[in-house]
Amino acid sequence: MKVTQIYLLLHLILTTSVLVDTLSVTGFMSNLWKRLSFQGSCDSLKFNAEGLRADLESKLFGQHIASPIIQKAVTGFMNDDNPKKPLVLSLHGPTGTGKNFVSKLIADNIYKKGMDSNRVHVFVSTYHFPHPSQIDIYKSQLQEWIKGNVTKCERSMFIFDEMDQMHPGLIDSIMVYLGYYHKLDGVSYRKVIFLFLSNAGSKVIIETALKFWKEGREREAIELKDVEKDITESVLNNNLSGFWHSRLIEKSMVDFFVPFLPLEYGHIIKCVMAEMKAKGLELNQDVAHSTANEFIYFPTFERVFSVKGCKSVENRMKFYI
Ligand SMILES: Nc1ncnc2c1ncn2[C@@H]1O[C@H](COP(=O)(O)OP(=O)(O)OP(=O)(O)O)[C@@H](O)[C@H]1O
Repeated sequence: MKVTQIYLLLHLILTTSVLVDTLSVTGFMSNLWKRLSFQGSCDSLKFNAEGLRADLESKLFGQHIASPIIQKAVTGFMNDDNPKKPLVLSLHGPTGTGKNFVSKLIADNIYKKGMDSNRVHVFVSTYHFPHPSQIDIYKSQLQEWIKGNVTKCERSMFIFDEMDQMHPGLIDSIMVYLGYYHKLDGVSYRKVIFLFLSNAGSKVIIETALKFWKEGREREAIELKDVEKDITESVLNNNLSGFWHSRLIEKSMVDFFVPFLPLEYGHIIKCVMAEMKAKGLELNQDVAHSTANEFIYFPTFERVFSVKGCKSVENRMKFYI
């Protein structure tokens, strides 16, 4: 069967909602139909500004630039009953530095059910490689998905993970919802939060962190202005990035580009301790050090920054408990 035929067949099946629950392999589209068909009311909101501040301060390690930006941006937005545009945050940084984790902290402090709320929607770009002949179908499905969910619950949150891998056509189809429109086709998107997560710009962020370290300067001396311009430039100049082709950045639809710095040995220790606490285990510094030592760091000799941040702490820790 040709690829085009497979796509057409998939589309046909997907429009038959009876079969939707069996189609986990087609993630987004089945999710789309499930989401659009959820019955009943929107899950409750419980915005907790103090909770968000405390979580960012105590649970997110090593992100002194990201933490206050996210706290102020989300708090200001949630306390505004009449925002002029949706809140659009683009989180950038190397793997395992807390971009998904922070999305969870935001959801936990806005929605009673956190990430399980029917107001929270996740789109993982790498799961969706539309065939060129199907791009228009995907675009309208994506738009329907956003529109349907926002029509049901206006205080919704959309998380687009691996944004740098997203098809530029799909990015453009989201763009329309990010601007200063009062209403589009009868629907207001002004109370929606869009989070874009990506590794785009990581090189610049890592180079800056390395530069400060080599110069013997404190990590905390790195400021947003040291990386912000370079992040947007590197994202725009990267041929492989979906951002590059889209007009998302040019049109200033993104409210904040939020850098996530590479994590150091001390942060990995904190991640292990947090994991022990979450599992109800007795806190054990020896286990934390043994686990942190297992990680790969760069530069190779000095071992300053963890290559994978705090990723797989949980699995590695198991060897020592
Ligand atoms: N800065 C951090 N503070 C506390 N915990 C962290 C931090 N970074 C990562 N973690 C821990 O590591 C896990 C993996 O991190 P996370 O999924 O947030 O990485 P990411 O930045 O989204 O990576 P990727 O770019 O690969 O998607 C988190 O669930 C969390 O437990």
